[in-house]
Amino acid sequence: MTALVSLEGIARTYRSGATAVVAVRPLTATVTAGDRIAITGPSGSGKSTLLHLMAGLERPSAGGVAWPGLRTAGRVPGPGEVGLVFQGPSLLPPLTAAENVALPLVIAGVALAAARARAEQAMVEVGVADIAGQLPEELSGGQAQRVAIARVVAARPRLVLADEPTGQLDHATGAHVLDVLLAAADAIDAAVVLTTHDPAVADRLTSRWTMRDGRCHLPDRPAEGRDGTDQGAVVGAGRTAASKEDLA
Ligand SMILES: Nc1ncnc2c1ncn2[C@@H]1O[C@H](COP(=O)(O)OP(=O)(O)OP(=O)(O)O)[C@@H](O)[C@H]1O
Repeated sequence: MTALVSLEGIARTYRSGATAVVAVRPLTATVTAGDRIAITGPSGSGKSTLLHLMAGLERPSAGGVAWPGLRTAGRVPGPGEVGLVFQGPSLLPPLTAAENVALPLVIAGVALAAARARAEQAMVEVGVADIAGQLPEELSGGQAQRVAIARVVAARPRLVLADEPTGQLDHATGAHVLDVLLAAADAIDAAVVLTTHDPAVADRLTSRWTMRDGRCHLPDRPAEGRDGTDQGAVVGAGRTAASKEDLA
């Protein structure tokens, strides 16, 4: 199966003068269609950096990242190919929820009327149509995250990357937002990779990558995929799925 993201020996070191922080140590791995991956690990272990490398938001200091299964294959993917959900507020304050959902489509060249229609449909699908006219400051944290998910859904990406999407929400609200995110990904047939500290969140995904001091341990993949095709082994790491203790 074609990889949506292919990481070939990628590493990321931040340098400031004589100081170097190794955020991600060399990693070779793939994300393929249908994947539901939780990247877990302690604070500072490199989760966000790895997600940013997958999104093309950061360049690796070594190795290469490619998106062979996406239309943009060699280039950094846009919102129609990779959807991003962040931990904190990501909606533009002067725009209504619906305008926030439509904006990336307009920027991508979709005509205004069509962008509005797609935004409206996405908000219905995600269950936030009733707050379409509200400003971000009028929304709860959970509502704002659901609008951010609608913004992703409207673009219909093949891959959703979410950085601690429930990190600022209470447990019940976070669980609901995760339900919405996973259902939305199912509906648009997108793979999901998210970072989380929360074992309950990680348990909801089918695969767990565990980070410690920049090193990412991958679970062993079965040779046969869900649809019977050979997904190939993931090269470059570790051991089978981590235990909850690894999340401490
Ligand atoms: N822009 C940057 N400049 C310098 N150092 C950075 C930068 N971004 C991250 N780091 C460092 O890289 C390491 C990994 O950071 P990263 O944010 O990826 O970890 P994390 O596991 O996502 O942490 P958290 O769970 O707290 O968000 C940390 O030591 C961090 O201080």
